Amino acid sequence: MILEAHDVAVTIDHRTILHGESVRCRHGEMTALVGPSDCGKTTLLYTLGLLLTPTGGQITADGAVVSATGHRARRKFWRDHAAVVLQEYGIVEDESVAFNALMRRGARRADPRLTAVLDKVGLAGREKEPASHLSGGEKQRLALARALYRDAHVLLVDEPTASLDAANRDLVIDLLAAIAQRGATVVVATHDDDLIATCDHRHHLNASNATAAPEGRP
Ligand SMILES: Nc1ncnc2c1ncn2[C@@H]1O[C@H](COP(=O)(O)OP(=O)(O)OP(=O)(O)O)[C@@H](O)[C@H]1O
Repeated sequence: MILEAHDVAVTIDHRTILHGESVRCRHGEMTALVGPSDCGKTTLLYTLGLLLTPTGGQITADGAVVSATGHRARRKFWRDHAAVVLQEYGIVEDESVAFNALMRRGARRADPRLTAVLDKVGLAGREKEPASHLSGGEKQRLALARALYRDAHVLLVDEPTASLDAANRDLVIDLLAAIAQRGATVVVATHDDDLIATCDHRHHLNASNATAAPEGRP
């Protein structure tokens, strides 16, 4: 899927967070949203993920406008494309590793796909463990296991390598690259130079977003 922002603006509480952002995120590629703190990387990621409605411009998926659709159409979009937006990993702490990977209970005793996916992210054999027992790096990998299991067409990730050690960072970067190579549209908001270097495409946000004056003021 080609997910695009066309001249997108976002204003929240009379404050302009984004103005005139356009980016094309292609399938089979990993796109980095890059720029200084507060320039709106997360805001653009959430807008691409239809979690925020742009106040100007539009979001299209394979050329069709998706940002102007209602709640039901958005849910259908996410279901059809198995898209995943990872916000703070989205881990349900009280539930097991298997639940978090599948996002449902009642996994069959032997699910070879789940086993293979957990093996890929270094969590093999830990299906029954509560997610609360995992470290930050393991939770991040578990969140990616969910995307791998769902065979997500679209994966939007905020700061996927923040606060990880070098080994975990490399693993997460390799996983994201592998998901993109498999044909998914992967978008990351990041400050990580190594991750940025791995991306196929870099979108630099308007630095002026970081200091944009409140709407209506000079
Ligand atoms: N829901 C909201 N309500 C009010 N202000 C918001 C909201 N979401 C974001 N902002 C503001 O928008 C600006 C951009 O935030 P955003 O998190 O998108 O930046 P960022 O580039 O991802 O920053 P960082 O690199 O530090 O994570 C910030 O000043 C933030 O306070």
